[in-house]
Amino acid sequence: MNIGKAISGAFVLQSSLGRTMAIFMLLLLTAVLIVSAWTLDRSWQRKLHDTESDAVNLSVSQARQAEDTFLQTEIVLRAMQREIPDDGPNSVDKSAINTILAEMKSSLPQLNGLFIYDAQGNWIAASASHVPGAMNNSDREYFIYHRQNRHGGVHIGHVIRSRTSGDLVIPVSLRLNDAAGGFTGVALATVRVDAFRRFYSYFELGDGDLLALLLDDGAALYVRPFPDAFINRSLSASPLFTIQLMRSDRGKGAWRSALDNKERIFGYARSGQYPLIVAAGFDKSELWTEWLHDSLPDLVLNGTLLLIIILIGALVLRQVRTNVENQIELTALRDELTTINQTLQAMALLDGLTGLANRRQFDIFLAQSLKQSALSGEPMALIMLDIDYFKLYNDSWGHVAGDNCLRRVGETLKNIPVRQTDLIARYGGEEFAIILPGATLEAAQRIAESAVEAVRAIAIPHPGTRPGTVTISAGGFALNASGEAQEAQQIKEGADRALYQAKHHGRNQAVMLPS
Ligand SMILES: Nc1nc2c(ncn2[C@@H]2O[C@H](COP(=O)(O)OP(=O)(O)OP(=O)(O)O)[C@@H](O)[C@H]2O)c(=O)[nH]1
Repeated sequence: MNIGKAISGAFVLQSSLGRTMAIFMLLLLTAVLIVSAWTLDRSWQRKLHDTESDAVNLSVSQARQAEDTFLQTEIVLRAMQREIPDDGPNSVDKSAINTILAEMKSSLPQLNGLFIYDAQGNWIAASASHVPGAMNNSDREYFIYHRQNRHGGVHIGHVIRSRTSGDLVIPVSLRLNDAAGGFTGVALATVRVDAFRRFYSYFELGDGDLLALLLDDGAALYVRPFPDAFINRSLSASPLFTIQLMRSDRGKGAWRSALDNKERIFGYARSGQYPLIVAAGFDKSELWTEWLHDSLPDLVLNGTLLLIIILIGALVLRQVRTNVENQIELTALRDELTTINQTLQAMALLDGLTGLANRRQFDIFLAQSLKQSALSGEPMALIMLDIDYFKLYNDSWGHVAGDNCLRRVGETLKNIPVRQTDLIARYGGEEFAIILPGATLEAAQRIAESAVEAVRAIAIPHPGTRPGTVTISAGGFALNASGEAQEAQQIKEGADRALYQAKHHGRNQAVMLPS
């Protein structure tokens, strides 16, 4: 039974029920895993897609906002341009123009200041109440640009620090020409970087999310949430300029930011009117954390489902295992009982000393033989055999020798030639019997004599007999049974009488009595 327990685990999987259950559970588990993974992946892809759309929308709206800001500035610059006479800014009424510039500036909160320079870069007018004297801006990039370029469009330059306020400003400028198109100076409007800083702070963005206003040469005019040190940094090497803007003026994508190497989902838009680009980027790791947080109920639900399946699987397999163990134990128990039964049956029907049929079997067999004789109409015979002077043998050699003698006589009787249907039994004590179904008295006589002869032939020494060896006497009786109840008694008594006669006539012989 212990062996059964040890092998039952393996047997569970080998048994068809155990195998089917294990495969079913495995398939179920795999299916739930696949469905869960697919659902979660879809939800993540949807999140990415929504974020891309948000980024594009944000960048487009901010590009439009930037355009509006610079358009308002350009309108002011054009108005300033109109205030300058053909021969150049040097001939204007400085106090009048200063007032006009101050009024213009006050109408646009994003402006830091408005300025007019002559062809040498000298300050002619400004919106500020205090204009530092003898200032020259001919070193500024926008001034050099307009002196060298004849076109009449607005120029937006890199961020500079204002010489009047000290603030970071974006210079927006126009060239001033005389009637022949010659360079007479520059009209400048400076837009506060703070205007964008404040405006971009209105949006609810994550700490790692980015909103950038860029010039089309890649220079950063302002990038939220980066500090001022990032202003004017060139992003021309980033995928936005090297790949995305080459393909289209607005779009989306994911790449590592050139500013901090963080992966973001970007949307971008180029202004159609000014050399400006706006990019909005959402931090992918923040998105992931947010998505995980949102998907937590789903994850917990899927995890619980998986756990329940594993638990049910384990319980079912355990039940199958218990059943198989029980089956093994029952089979072993049944085999054990069968063996015990067989042993008990043998013990009940066999004589322990000689191994011949015992008295019980003799009685059963005799009754069956009589029934058979009554049915078939054939005769049957019974021979009783008895060892001669066995008391004397025991007295002479002792009971242990007596038992050995009985064993040897029994062995000898087993070997006499009888039919398979005959039964040789130890009747009791030193008496034996042979039941011969279908045998006549003559046939019984032959068998009885061969038994007497066989025992004589083994020549076991015996001090009390005439030949000096163990002999037996045999008495036989035959009848045609009719099914009467007393016929068993009758045939035994007949054989007994014949045996008595054999003893009486000198032993060591067989006597048959007719019925
Ligand atoms: N050793 C041994 N002796 C047994 C056994 N069964 C019976 N005997 C003995 O067999 C003897 C039978 O003796 P009796 O019935 O007087 O007959 P006998 O001495 O054989 O004399 P006759 O039968 O007249 O030849 C008794 O002494 C029994 O004790 C047995 O199983 N073992």
